[in-house]
Amino acid sequence: MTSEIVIIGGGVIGLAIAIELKMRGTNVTVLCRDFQAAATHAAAGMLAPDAENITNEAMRSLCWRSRALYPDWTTKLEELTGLNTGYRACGILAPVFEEAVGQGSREQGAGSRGKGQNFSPLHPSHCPPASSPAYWLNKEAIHQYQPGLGAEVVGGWWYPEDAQVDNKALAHVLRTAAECVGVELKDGITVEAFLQQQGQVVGVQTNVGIIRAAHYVLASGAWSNELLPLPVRPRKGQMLSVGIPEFAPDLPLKRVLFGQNIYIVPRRDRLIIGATSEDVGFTPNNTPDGIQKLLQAAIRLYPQLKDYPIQEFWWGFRPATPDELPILGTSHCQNLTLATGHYRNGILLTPITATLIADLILEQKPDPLPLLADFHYSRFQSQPSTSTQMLTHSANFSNGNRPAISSLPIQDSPLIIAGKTFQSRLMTGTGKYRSIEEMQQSVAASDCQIVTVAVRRVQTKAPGHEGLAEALDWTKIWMLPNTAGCQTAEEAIRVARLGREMAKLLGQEDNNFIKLEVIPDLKYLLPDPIGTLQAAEQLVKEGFAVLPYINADPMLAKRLEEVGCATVMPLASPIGSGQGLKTTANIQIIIENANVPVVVDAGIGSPSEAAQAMELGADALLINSAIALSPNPAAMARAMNLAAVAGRLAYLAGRMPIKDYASPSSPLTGTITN
Ligand SMILES: Cc1cc2nc3c(=O)[nH]c(=O)nc-3n(C[C@H](O)[C@H](O)[C@H](O)COP(=O)(O)OP(=O)(O)OC[C@H]3O[C@@H](n4cnc5c(N)ncnc54)[C@H](O)[C@@H]3O)c2cc1C
Ligand SMILES: CC(=O)[C@@H](O)[C@H](O)COP(=O)(O)O
Repeated sequence: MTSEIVIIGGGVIGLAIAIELKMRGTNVTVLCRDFQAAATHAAAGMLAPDAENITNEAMRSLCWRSRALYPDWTTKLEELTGLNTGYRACGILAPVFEEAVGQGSREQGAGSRGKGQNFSPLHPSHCPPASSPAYWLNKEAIHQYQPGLGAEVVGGWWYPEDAQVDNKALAHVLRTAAECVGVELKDGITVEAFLQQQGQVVGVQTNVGIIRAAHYVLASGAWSNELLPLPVRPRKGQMLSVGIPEFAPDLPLKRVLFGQNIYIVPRRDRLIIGATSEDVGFTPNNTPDGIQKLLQAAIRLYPQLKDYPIQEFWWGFRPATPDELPILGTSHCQNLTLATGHYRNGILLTPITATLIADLILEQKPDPLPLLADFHYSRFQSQPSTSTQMLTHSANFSNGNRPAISSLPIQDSPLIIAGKTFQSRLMTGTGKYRSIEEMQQSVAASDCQIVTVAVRRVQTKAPGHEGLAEALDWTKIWMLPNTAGCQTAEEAIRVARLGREMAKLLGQEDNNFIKLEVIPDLKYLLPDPIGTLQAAEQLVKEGFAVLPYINADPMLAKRLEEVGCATVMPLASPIGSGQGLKTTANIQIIIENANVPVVVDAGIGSPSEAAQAMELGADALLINSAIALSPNPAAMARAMNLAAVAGRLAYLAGRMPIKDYASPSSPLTGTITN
């Protein structure tokens, strides 16, 4: 199947972008694992930039813009589908149980802070921005304005411009609208990996095969980290609803109540009560503790609901980022756009996200205001990356009279593995060093950004692996846990899971990389191709970026790529043998056919062999023994670094043709004769 644009994820964000793109004349397909299993359905539907007290200026501005789009946007969707979204400009009331110092005496009754007025924040937790109106209501005013509030409420803020939408209804309307305008919706499709080649996504690997498009949008919410190493993590929220009984006055609650760690959202016939905020991964289910806390807080805020019939419990996973801002805009691949990480405000941010992302993709009108700049994924990268840059990493010849590489007329793109960008093309290991200090010096001298670590040896504190975790600065070096010592697929899968935890423990929360080694043969250390393929398949399903160590077998390399591996790592010769490149012909075939980076791993014994592998067109090298076993490991590490850069440069520059006969270097014509 080929579509112009494929969107991964069918929550509000994916669907709204799809409709926007389709309405502007593009063919769009939405691939979704499960339309129902989405934060979209679990949310409360508050459109609450003011009540949420958003402090980041760019985010506040984005939220206001989106809130302002809501009336027209929902009207258009409703006209298109004949369905109701439940959008209500009902305002949000934020009662408080304790008055901040000075608040009561300064604020008498309801009073506007007015646009642009300089207001000192008396109650910082609810201090809204200057350009969205907010009113302080004292005790008398708030109880009059909203009868039925708990007796302990001493006042509160009224945010008239905040609103709500029935998020479940909105999801239904969006799906219907998408169908009406001709978006192709595919439920039950799990995208397992992006297939990347030279800075482009060339397809997505799914449970039903490879699907290709000209452009891709990642909108897979809390699950985004399964596909790219983005720091998006699930933040669980539990919710419940109570019915509004017949004896209660019609819609007793006219506006959303937004308390501390609790909110109550009135719908036509029920009250939505939410929400917990739990860092428990994708742990499912409601818990007695969660529900009890919600009910207690809700009853304190609005006591009469204690007699309302409980209707439903549910939970969902907010897509949270470390700074709680979304990830929007371009990615490391030219044809992949990111729209994820909307955390607590994805329903609110849906219309503006759809508009800006469609502008970005179709009009290549990047963000004139700019609205997207603050939400670019690169804010999480320690080293800024660009899609194309000079080959400047490491080898710096500028000390002598030689030119710096950056001044050469040659362009290179960085090494990208599973969406993560690296400037260095040399990976090293940690084994076989005579001391931890030698290892540290060598890693530093190699200037590598990826270091592989044998999970089992760290776990068992094998010689040379004690204190390893502390020996390297994991804020600068990307850990590549490996499954060395595993003889079967099952063992490797188990150790890979431990490896992921190990990386997390060392602060690499979003590290899902695993170097897969399944090696039953202890004499030649040759990997088991079948076990490797089986383990790779499973690990890819579990969201790992799998880097499999293999014999240089082109067919196996292809199969591993097809199941979604992030690289292939063919051996040059047996691990630790230092025999150099013995598999050149097969590595050449692998390189020719690969759509993922090819990392030549194992057996390289000298810098000339490292350079030779890079000259073939390998994307990177993994070298351990040749460095660790050199009498001067740090110097050898540096030499390997230079060799990797030299080989890469030579590959990019292009080799001269080989000729059968000599050809004089000095021209024969125009020579001086006596
Ligand atoms: C309890 C709770 C309350 C909330 N309340 C509010 C609120 O009041 N106001 C507000 O603005 N926001 C609220 N939110 C946040 C809001 O729900 C989210 O920010 C928003 O739904 C994110 O939308 P999304 O489309 O990015 O992700 P989702 O809605 O989670 O959709 C992602 C979709 O991608 C699919 N998917 C994932 N991985 C893959 C894959 N590999 N292949 C194919 N498909 C895949 C999933 O199956 C899912 O259908 C709340 C969230 C929760 C959990
Ligand atoms: C450390 C590691 O992962 C090795 O198994 C890897 O294959 C490197 O091989 P050499 O030690 O031969 O460089």
